[in-house]
Amino acid sequence: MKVTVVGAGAVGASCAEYIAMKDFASEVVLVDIKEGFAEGKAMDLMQTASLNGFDTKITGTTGDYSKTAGSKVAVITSGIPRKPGMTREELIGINAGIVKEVTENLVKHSPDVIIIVVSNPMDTMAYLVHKTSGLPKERIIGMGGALDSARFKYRLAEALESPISDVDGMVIAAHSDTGMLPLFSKATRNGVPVSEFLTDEQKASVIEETKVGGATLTKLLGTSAWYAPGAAVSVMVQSILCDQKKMIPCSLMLEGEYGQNDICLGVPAIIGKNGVEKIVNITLTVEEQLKFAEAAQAVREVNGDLKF
Ligand SMILES: NC(=O)c1ccc[n+]([C@@H]2O[C@H](COP(=O)([O-])OP(=O)(O)OC[C@H]3O[C@@H](n4cnc5c(N)ncnc54)[C@H](O)[C@@H]3O)[C@@H](O)[C@H]2O)c1
Ligand SMILES: O=C(O)C[C@H](O)C(=O)O
Repeated sequence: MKVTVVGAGAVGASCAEYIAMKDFASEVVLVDIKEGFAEGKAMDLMQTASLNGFDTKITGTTGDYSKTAGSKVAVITSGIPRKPGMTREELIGINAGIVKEVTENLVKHSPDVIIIVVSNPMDTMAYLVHKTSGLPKERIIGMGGALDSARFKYRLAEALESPISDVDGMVIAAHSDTGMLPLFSKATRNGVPVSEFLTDEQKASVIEETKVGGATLTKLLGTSAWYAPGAAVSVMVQSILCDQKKMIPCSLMLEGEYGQNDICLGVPAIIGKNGVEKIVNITLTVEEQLKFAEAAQAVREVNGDLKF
């Protein structure tokens, strides 16, 4: 099955690389607006195929969407990343126009496509795709929670001094520095609540480090991260193409779930061959419910800046 990745920059190339390395897609088409860039990235990646042992065909195109026709999944990574000191929300002015135009092109050539939105501010960009694409809501999925949960597990393992494979945990709500909600109450080490091992001070530090995970990397790198974002996307694409039905926190259009309407926000969902197979309703503590509602309010304000 064919996967299109729009934006052959840091995140797009990383997505293509992880998808190819896992060898579950027949073809990955990279699209970029910069002349020759996607073609070059595709060629470079293809020259790793014999070294890394994959058969996925990677091709690149400068804006020719006819090459993306018949994609089962399309990943939108096109747009500008933030620089140190910026918030993701500040990217809306440039990225909204790019995401809208790219979505129109994708849907024109692949009307049955499932879109994964990565460009920031992601929850608002996912909302924009819902409002402008005409696709059913099950086929528009924002990527944030998969990445934020991986960062949460990294920070938990660090505090627990445990291998990451011992740890489980999930982050829901907004993909923003303030609106992320790491579900500490549900995080475990081999099934045992992590609260049994960590002090309140460690808990506060794990939560804060998780929430600013993207900003921390942006400060270190001078631009935002790409390896973990690419890996997170590849997990979502694999769950769709292989119909794995994994439960992954994703930014989805809510219609009453978690007390919210007409907003895209991170919630756990079963991801399979139809895209969103089911939104999973989990019990939140009163404090978590309040934080979820606060995050929704903040995202709603950013959505208010969109012009359709
Ligand atoms: N949701 C997440 O968890 C997450 C994680 C990482 C990055 N991001 C976001 O992903 C986006 C990309 O980040 P990056 O580091 O790859 O940036 P980048 O600058 O390395 O790559 C972006 C690419 O998009 C291309 N592009 C711009 N306009 C285009 C258009 N109209 N059509 C096709 N291609 C176009 C650019 O030429 C560039 O190659 C940013 O908005 C960033 O904030 C989101
Ligand atoms: O932090 C960013 O701006 C990019 C991305 O959303 C991330 O979390 O890595």
